[in-house]
Amino acid sequence: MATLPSASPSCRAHKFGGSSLADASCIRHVADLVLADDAERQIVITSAMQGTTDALVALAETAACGGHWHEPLTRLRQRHLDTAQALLARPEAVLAQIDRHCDELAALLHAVALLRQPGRAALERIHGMGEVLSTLLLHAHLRERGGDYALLDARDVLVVRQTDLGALVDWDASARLLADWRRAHPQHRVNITGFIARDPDGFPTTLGRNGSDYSAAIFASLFDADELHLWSDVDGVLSADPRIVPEAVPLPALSYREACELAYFGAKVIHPQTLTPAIARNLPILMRNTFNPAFPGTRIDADGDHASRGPVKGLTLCSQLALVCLEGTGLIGVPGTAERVFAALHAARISVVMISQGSSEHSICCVVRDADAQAACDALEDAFARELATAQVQGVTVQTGISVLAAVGDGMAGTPGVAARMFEALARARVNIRAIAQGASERNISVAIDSSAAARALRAVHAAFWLSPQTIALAVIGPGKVGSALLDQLQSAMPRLRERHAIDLRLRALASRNAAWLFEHDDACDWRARMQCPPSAAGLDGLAAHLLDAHLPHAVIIDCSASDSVAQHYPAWLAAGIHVITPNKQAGAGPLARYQAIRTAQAKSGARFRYEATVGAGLPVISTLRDLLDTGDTLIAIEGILSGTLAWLFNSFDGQTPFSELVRQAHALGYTEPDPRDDLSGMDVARKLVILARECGLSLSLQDVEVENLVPEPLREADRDRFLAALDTLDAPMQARLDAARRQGCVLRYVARLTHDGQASVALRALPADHAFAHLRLTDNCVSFTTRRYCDNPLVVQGPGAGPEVTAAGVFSDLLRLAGSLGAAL
Ligand SMILES: NC(=O)C1=CN([C@@H]2O[C@H](COP(=O)(O)OP(=O)(O)OC[C@H]3O[C@@H](n4cnc5c(N)ncnc54)[C@H](O)[C@@H]3O)[C@@H](O)[C@H]2O)C=CC1
Ligand SMILES: N[C@@H](CC=O)C(=O)O
Repeated sequence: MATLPSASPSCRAHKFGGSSLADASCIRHVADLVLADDAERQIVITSAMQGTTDALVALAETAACGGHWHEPLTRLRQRHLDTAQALLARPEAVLAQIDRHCDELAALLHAVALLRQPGRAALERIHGMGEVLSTLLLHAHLRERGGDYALLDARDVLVVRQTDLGALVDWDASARLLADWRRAHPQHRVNITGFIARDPDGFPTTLGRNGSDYSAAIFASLFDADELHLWSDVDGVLSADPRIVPEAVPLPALSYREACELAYFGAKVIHPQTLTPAIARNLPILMRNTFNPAFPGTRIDADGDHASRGPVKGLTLCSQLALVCLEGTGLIGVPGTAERVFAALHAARISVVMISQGSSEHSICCVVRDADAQAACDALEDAFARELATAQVQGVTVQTGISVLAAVGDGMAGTPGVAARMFEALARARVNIRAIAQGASERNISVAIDSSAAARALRAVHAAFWLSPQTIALAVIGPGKVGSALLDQLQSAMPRLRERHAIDLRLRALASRNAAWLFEHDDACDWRARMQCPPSAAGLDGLAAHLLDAHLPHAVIIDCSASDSVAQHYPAWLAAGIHVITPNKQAGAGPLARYQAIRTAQAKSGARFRYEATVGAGLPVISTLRDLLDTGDTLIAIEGILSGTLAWLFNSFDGQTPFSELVRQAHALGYTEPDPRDDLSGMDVARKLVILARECGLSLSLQDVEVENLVPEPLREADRDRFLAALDTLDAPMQARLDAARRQGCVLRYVARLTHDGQASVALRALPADHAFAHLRLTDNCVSFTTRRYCDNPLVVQGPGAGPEVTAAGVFSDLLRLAGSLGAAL
């Protein structure tokens, strides 16, 4: 057995759940674990074999409504007989006992079938038979392996009284009966049936559903154990439901209070009742995995884990709830309203999950189970009938399809900003909060939200508290030169981003001009292989819907096309909360109305639009300008070399190699736009100037820019292939421009200029050989900002301004900045 958390305590209690006792080999494994435990004394409490209690409940229901219970009972009997045969070397005595118990069960079911209205005592006797059988099997097996174990039927000693609050233990009576039993059974090791007990009159009863943990805590207390180990098939308590958050992590330690908060909402962590006897005796509980005993699991004690990373330990999500709201001007300042609300709900036997009331007292709302929603509404309408009739109360409303998400942790108490972080994460994940509750203990913040957003909300908040990485659903449009380079960069960076920065990028879709691919399994990014699969019929709208469907908290579309038709979708995507990142200049420099629609959609939804690579590729041109303006500087002028292609062409053009040949090379190197005329016409540079002008708040459009077009007139409207075939018609005019410049001791550079009053021009200019723009290299862009602060000596951003790799890196930086703003650890 793996090392146990404390060295040889004098008494250790173990409780095994049904999954640990599913069949003979599981029971053998359980025996290995307890026989290897070196505690001086030991008690072992067992649940029924997996599925047995459900089967017994179904048997009783079937018998009560006159159905066929014989066959299912035979199956249940046979399962236990087969397990005994497989488990024991000498099974005869146990087989006989199983038969005896199953005969008793048959007699009880027969009586239930006759009476049709079974009494509670008969039902509880039937429901508790699973523990009797499983404990018998484990006990016999342990004895065969030499363990000196006594067998205790909990119904002989454990006395409980059924109350509204569940089964309450009569500790004195139980301790007396146990002391009598122990005189006859002096062994240091005891097998005990979980879940079952007796009532004060000596009739069999149970501790309620999932009551075996409770009986384990009770017996640990009665036997004065030092530790209670609760064994199941999971690695202790997880930070969230792993079916929704696969990245949920096991928690090493919890305080009793945290465990109570997490236990609530049926997180299947631990039944809250279990904690009552443990808290009373300061008994540590260890939640462990029978099938992974080397893993330490979760320790629950008075201290919890002081050294834990953050204020929030875990999250719970409870669904199938409804929000019931009573609203009325007549409620304001009237004492007793809350009392009447809860008295009415109590009378209707409705449990209230969450309560919220604003300080105006104008409305009071509470969350109840979905199934109770109508009854709750009726009860409140009855209770406030008079006020409704006189319009002092305006109405009782019910909203079904509600979930409650709760963040839990001792560290939340007294820590400012926890609620802010939770609400911010929800806002970023586009989740609307319907109601909020936090008690004065500050250990639990609960929010009621629409169930349709519940999974996204849980993931977003889980990531926001560093319990798991920030998960981002990605779609890349345009896997051309820049898009491919970006996808390769993403693919190789993903593991590092996950491990070092807790960013989990999920490639969910790809689209090229004619096809789209939507992915379901999104944890890897082998995008080339994925594009070999048949494409989907979805268009760009389908692609966006697929991203939003993923229940991942954040969705990003990266548009690496040069297409205006793709840019037309941006306002709708941003309005839907999808972040957009692009090197495509069509949106930034397109029609002003669309640009404004993008800004409006962005402002409304909070989604981000990032486009740093549209100007200067990977250079920080736009962010530099933004920083200048945001810190209060005023623009006087921008002058620059804004085209990597034109920079490279005029840096390389010395008259030796024809200009057309250089254009072909620039195209092959990936510097040009998909159609190199966009560069040669000056339009690409003009677009960049418009983007910069709009960044400064100027309402500039392309037609406002004075543009010198280098493409000869006849080729401007030709199709792209004809243009490329006729490129050498550029050679003579460009050679003439070069010769003329040289005669004046100048060099040729394509220069963009913008002044604060919106004068904008782009043109090929002859500049003196000592001009700063004359000394650039390769594709270098150079942007010079003259501002009120930088007026004598402008601020200059310079460096490579074209090429797939650097552009992709610029886009990638935008993505990382976005992830940072979403809360990733960058
Ligand atoms: N190459 C560079 O150095 C830089 C490029 N950019 C911008 O990056 C973008 C991409 O440039 P490249 O990769 O060089 O071009 P590319 O022609 O190699 O790739 C464009 C991709 O977009 C796809 N596409 C075109 N129309 C589409 C549509 N309607 N729907 C879906 N996909 C569509 C094409 O199939 C292709 O895969 C352009 O907007 C360009 O202005 C920005 C800065 C520098
Ligand atoms: N073709 C463009 C690419 C970057 O926007 C350029 O050459 O600058």
